[in-house]
Amino acid sequence: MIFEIDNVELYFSEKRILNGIYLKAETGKVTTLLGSNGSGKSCVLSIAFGTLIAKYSHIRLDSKPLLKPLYLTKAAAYLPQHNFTPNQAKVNTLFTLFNVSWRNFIKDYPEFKIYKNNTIKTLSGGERRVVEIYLILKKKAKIIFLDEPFNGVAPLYIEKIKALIIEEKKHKAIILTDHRYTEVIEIADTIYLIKNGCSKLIETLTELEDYKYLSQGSL
Ligand SMILES: Nc1ncnc2c1ncn2[C@@H]1O[C@H](COP(=O)(O)OP(=O)(O)OP(=O)(O)O)[C@@H](O)[C@H]1O
Repeated sequence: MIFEIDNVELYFSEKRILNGIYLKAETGKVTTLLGSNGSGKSCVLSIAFGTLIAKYSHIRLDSKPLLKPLYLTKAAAYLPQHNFTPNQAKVNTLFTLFNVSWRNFIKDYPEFKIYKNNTIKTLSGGERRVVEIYLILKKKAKIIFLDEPFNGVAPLYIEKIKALIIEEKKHKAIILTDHRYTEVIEIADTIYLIKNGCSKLIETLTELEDYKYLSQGSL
């Protein structure tokens, strides 16, 4: 599947946030969005998923215009920046609801076995994030949006999540944004930088310094 979004114009009150976005993601690839705080990365993901309505936006799936919000098609899953699981939901119930195998999860994350009958709010912030990322990545959806998946997650889990992303991209298009740029760069097949409301396709990493997303010599 090929997902494309372009002609995005987004305003909040009179303030123009986005005005020249083009982004293409496809099955087998991890497409990443970098940009400074407030540059509009989360807004792009929300517009793409259909939960934020822009003044203009144009989405195509396999070159065909999408005429309804993507989330209604069930083709996509979305990990927001903040917790999306209800506090009182039991961990094993969430796996049932998402149609994701608990057994496979605890094979890879055996330390979570003790939480099976706990409510999700009793896990630490990072543990809860790991469960949420896993549920979204494993969901039967063709397009996966991940907004800051590495935030608050310990290094060993970041490694596991990166491995899971690489595994899942074989049959999914994955679009992610995160400030951990070294992790992002490592798994990215395509990098876009959002600057001044526009997306720029990054072809050589030093452009990240040239566009002043990173300071000179960071790479
Ligand atoms: N509901 C809203 N009302 C008004 N302004 C908003 C709203 N949501 C976002 N914005 C503004 O839009 C801009 C882009 O926000 P967005 O959250 O997309 O940035 P971001 O690149 O994801 O930032 P960060 O890396 O800090 O998470 C910011 O200036 C923000 O203040």
